[in-house]
Amino acid sequence: MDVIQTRSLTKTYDGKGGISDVTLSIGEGIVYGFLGPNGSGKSTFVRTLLGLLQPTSGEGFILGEPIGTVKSREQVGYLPELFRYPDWLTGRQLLESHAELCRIPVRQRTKRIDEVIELVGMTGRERGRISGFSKGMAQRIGLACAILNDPKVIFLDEPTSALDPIGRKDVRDLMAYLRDQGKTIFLNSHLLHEVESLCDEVSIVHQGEIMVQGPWRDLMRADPQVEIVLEGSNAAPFPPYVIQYQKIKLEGVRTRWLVQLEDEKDIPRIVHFLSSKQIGVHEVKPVTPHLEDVFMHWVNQKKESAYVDNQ
Ligand SMILES: Nc1ncnc2c1ncn2[C@@H]1O[C@H](COP(=O)(O)OP(=O)(O)OP(=O)(O)O)[C@@H](O)[C@H]1O
Repeated sequence: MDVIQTRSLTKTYDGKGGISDVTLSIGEGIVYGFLGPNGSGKSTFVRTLLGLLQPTSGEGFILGEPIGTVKSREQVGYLPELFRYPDWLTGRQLLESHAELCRIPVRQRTKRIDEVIELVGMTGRERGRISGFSKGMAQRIGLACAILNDPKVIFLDEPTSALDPIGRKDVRDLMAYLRDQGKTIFLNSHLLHEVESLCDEVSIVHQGEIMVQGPWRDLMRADPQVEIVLEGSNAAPFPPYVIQYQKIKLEGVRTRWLVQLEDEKDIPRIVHFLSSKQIGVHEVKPVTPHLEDVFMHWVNQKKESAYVDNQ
């Protein structure tokens, strides 16, 4: 069964902003990245899935239960982007109050609280007051609250944005651990480079619309690029199936080029073509694109199609 499923789910604010027409299916035990710049509709989507906002149209299900119902909410954990906990409580007291809200049986509470405190790396610091916590410590306690009821689905809205590099790595490790436990993690982020190593599947959102979605490995294959080192400093006679090329630098009697192809299959073809023109090929190195590149690729495609539509 899909863990999260939506059909044309839309939430706008008086017809503006928000997110429109999202159809997706998310399976078990993966990290799903919902990625896009600020204001692209990520938080609106998560809040709609959690039943905190009423959909404008469309429908959604969490583990088969319609969104907004108690049954669907019982199965989720949520770390909001901007959260404020009562800062006179200690970290431990906050977790105790959450345990009560989640109706964790009294006999199991201490053990479960100890477990999550350890998981988020707060052991020994949980008796301090939240008012004295750094942003990173507050984020860790927030994460502990989100996973306290051992949810099957965990929504994390920009979980690493307040953290230093060590904290970010800890959160990434925690997400990997939770995924290994079979949890599904729905992760909102605008920090593309932060999450690309972690996400199994992604949706890339821009201005309230999904531009592209799918397994991260498949999206990376869009417009493969290669670096090619060729003999000579003159403009190379690249074949017509090269979409773009650009001189990166002169390396003695050779030149390093960045070449964009339509298809990975064109890599051997281009080497063969250059050799047939008597041009020495000294190095061919596929360039692994980053999520940032994939994101820009789809944003540009969308801008181009909007331009054509407006003509
Ligand atoms: N309560 C609201 N009333 C009116 N418009 C809103 C409201 N909340 C969000 N919006 C608008 O909806 C759009 C999407 O906002 P949203 O906060 O969902 O984006 P986001 O991708 O989560 O952004 P960020 O990364 O900054 O949190 C924005 O244009 C925003 O101005």
